[in-house]
Amino acid sequence: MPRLAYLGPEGTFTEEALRLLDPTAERLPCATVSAALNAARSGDADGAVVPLENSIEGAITTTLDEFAWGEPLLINAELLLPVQFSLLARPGTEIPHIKRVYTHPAAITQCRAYISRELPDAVVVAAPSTAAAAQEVSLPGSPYDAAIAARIAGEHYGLVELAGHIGDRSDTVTRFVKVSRPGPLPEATGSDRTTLVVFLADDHPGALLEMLTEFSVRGVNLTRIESRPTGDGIGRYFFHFDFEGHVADARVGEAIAGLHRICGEVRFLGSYPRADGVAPQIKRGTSDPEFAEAGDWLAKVRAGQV
Ligand SMILES: O=C(O)C(=O)Cc1ccccc1
Repeated sequence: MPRLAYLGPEGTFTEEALRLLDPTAERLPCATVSAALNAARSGDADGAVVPLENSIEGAITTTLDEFAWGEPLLINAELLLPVQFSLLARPGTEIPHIKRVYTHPAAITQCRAYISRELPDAVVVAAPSTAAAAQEVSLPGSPYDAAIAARIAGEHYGLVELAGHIGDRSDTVTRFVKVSRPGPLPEATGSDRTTLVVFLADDHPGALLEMLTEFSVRGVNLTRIESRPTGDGIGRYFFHFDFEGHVADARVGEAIAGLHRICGEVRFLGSYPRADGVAPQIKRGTSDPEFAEAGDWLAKVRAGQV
């Protein structure tokens, strides 16, 4: 039974994602995304489950930066989780009396309209996770009047639900990934995604276009691209890419080998089955048999046989 670290405590959305990704895993709650990833790196856990992006606010930058700068980890699974937020408080609390609200920053951005409409005078404070907020609010002397978290977190920490479904949109989805220390990759399924971090060798006109060309000419469809600051000054960025396909696919392998040739550093973050099961549309000339046939043809040309 694998032991998986996650952003805890009990009752986070990440825990829900972990249970869906691996119902039999032993769960190790951690206070932060970084602590969960460090548990996987050190061997305290066999892997970790962390949020990567959501459909409203985009990337969870702590996760992206950990993947880029921390000891290498490989993504081996992803999950898309619809999330619903509730306003939770100690029994007896009434909404007009709520002055301080505690929750995770991702919940703040996803419940903006509700907060400004129903809690216009409340101060909203960032918590390490939604469940950490619920746990804190449950303490009798807590400086916070309410938490925004999953309904189940309220049940777990003895809070009452003052309002449910308070997200600005009812169809918000968060994408979670499961990572482990580098090792054998999941096999290609025909519906896979690959994630990379790329650092430029040097800044020059067309550097981004050159990277994109490596994908474009091999018919590889991107599903996410982010630029993140390197920390070396304004205007210095590195890039995250998600794209369709598995590194075992010829077009994907050729594209990332091309990036390796022209960029400063390419960090491979994994090839893993897509949560939505969508298969890529393969452009003419970019299938594995077509790459193999072209390789055979080139070998004959080099051998003077054509
Ligand atoms: O704090 C949590 O419960 C998390 O798992 C992070 C998070 C917060 C808000 C939406 C999705 C994930």
